[in-house]
Amino acid sequence: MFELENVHAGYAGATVLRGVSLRVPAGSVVALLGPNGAGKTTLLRVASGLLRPTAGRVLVDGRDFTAAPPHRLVAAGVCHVPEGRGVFPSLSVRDNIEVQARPGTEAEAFDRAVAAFPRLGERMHQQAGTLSGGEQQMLALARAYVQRPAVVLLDEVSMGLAPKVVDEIFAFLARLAAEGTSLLLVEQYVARALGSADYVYLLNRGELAFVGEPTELDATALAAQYVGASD
Ligand SMILES: Nc1ncnc2c1ncn2[C@@H]1O[C@H](COP(=O)(O)OP(=O)(O)OP(=O)(O)O)[C@@H](O)[C@H]1O
Repeated sequence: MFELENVHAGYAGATVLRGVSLRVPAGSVVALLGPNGAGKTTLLRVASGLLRPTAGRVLVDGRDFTAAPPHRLVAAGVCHVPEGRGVFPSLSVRDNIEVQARPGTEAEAFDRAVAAFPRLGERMHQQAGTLSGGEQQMLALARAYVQRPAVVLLDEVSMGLAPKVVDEIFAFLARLAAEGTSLLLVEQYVARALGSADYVYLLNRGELAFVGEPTELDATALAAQYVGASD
């Protein structure tokens, strides 16, 4: 179980998150939705140890990681796939994957990544920065996947991608969830997120406006939270 408990966080005096509690039970998919500027990325940054909360706690299986640096959260099985993808643009596809692997398991990691996304196997010597947007996103996901994470934090993985590529990525996420990996999914495509999620958290102006199962979420109430959001 991954948990945020009554988290307050922000930047240089500007409070963004105000008392947010969130739980990602083992093996579940949680969608985090909300309009632009609601604080979704900020929440993922707290969850991954990139931003220390001013109050509240970050817990992994009941252990306190509030003050832990990102690598300790990674070691505890929490992987962050940031918005903008987080690949090393000047490294090859193969090197991008292999640097994520535990020493001695590089070849196995590469095989695992290629099994997940065969297209990466065809491009193993290509510099990551020259991949298409969709391929870079696949690489970013593969880099998390090879670490055999318990929880993956995903920030708008479908951003700017063609619908077919988004389908491929969501099919991969469904397989990942079926294998027992928990997902915390920040997603602009509300219907897709709701279709994959066991639980939904709706964030508005740094506070939770709804917590429940997707079927409990009233479409009208949801639309009222979003201004100009599309699906
Ligand atoms: N590094 C930063 N310094 C100062 N303010 C920031 C910083 N990053 C984000 N903010 C502000 O914090 C608020 C929440 O931003 P955040 O990126 O968490 O929202 P979001 O819900 O992910 O939005 P979007 O859907 O547009 O990506 C915004 O008002 C934003 O301008």
